Amino acid sequence: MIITVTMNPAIDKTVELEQLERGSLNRLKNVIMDVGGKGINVSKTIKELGGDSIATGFIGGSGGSLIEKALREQGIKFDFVEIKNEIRTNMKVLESNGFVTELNEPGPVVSEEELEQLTQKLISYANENTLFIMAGSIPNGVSKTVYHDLIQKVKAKGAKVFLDADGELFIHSLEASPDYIKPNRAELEEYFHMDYRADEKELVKMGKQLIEKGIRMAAISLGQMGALFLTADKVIKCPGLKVEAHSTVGAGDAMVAALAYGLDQGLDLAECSKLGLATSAGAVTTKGTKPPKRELVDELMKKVEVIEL
Ligand SMILES: Nc1ncnc2c1ncn2[C@@H]1O[C@H](COP(=O)(O)OP(=O)(O)O)[C@@H](O)[C@H]1O
Ligand SMILES: O=P(O)(O)OC[C@H]1O[C@](O)(COP(=O)(O)O)[C@@H](O)[C@@H]1O
Repeated sequence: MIITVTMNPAIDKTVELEQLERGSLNRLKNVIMDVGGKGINVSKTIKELGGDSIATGFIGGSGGSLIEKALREQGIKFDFVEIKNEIRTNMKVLESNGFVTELNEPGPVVSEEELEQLTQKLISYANENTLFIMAGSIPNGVSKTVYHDLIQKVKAKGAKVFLDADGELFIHSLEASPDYIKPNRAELEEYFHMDYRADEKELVKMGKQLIEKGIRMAAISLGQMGALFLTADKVIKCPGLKVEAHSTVGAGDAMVAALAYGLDQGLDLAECSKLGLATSAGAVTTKGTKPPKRELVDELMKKVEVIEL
């Protein structure tokens, strides 16, 4: 069973306008609302691919009720810890030239008791057949070592963990050896303190260094350039697909979802890579943070090139 963990869920508000003028009145052309946060997006995409997951994490206030309503309507199972405070709204500003400016709120304050409730919930789900997706930022009042601590606890019960986090969260979590990771180029370069754009050889070298830390599979996503997928004995490159882009927000989550679904189904690295690339490219064609339809993913999969390096 796949369990997604969203510690900092959000209502994603995508606003469209011609061009953003800083310091002026901007009138919007269109507004789209989606329920989001990384783990929740992963659950939405897994459902669209034909799989099942349980969405967990924190939920609170009227935004929380909206998320539960949307998940119920989409037939996605959920089991959140209800917190006292209201969850956040994240603004995605989409300009007609394709520029996306993301304004993500920090999130509510979560108490120690609420965190303990979530910890116990995750431990109760953990066994050899569980794959946890721990994804996204964490709310206020929670330590940056939280994923590290949770990974250790659920791995002790035989579960596997797919981690998608950045900055300090990523650094601490790696010390607990998550099984699967999906850093994007910027996250990887930041982790390795690179102050210039790494070339393919350097990206592969950095990916291999992460694998040596005990990670089973590392996907390095490169935006429109595609992605690299590494295990201890294979490196695969999939060049990006040319698609009509509407919003790149949610593309990373779509890749995580497809990889997790593929791994859970026992697909090999090449098949997982193909599914990951097609699903993420499909996500770019949808408005807001909606997942792509399975039929589109199947069409795109025919176009994915798998190159062994
Ligand atoms: N403009 C684009 N055109 C085609 N595919 C894209 C585009 N942007 C992202 N993707 C796909 O989505 C994946 C994840 O995007 P990326 O921007 O690297 O991740 P994140 O959203 O986590 O920063 C990429 O590896 C690629 O397959
Ligand atoms: O928890 P964070 O890091 O603020 O990210 C949350 C945001 O990321 C998203 O999940 C999209 O992420 P990706 O573009 O990386 O797929 C949004 O839906 C959400 O607003």
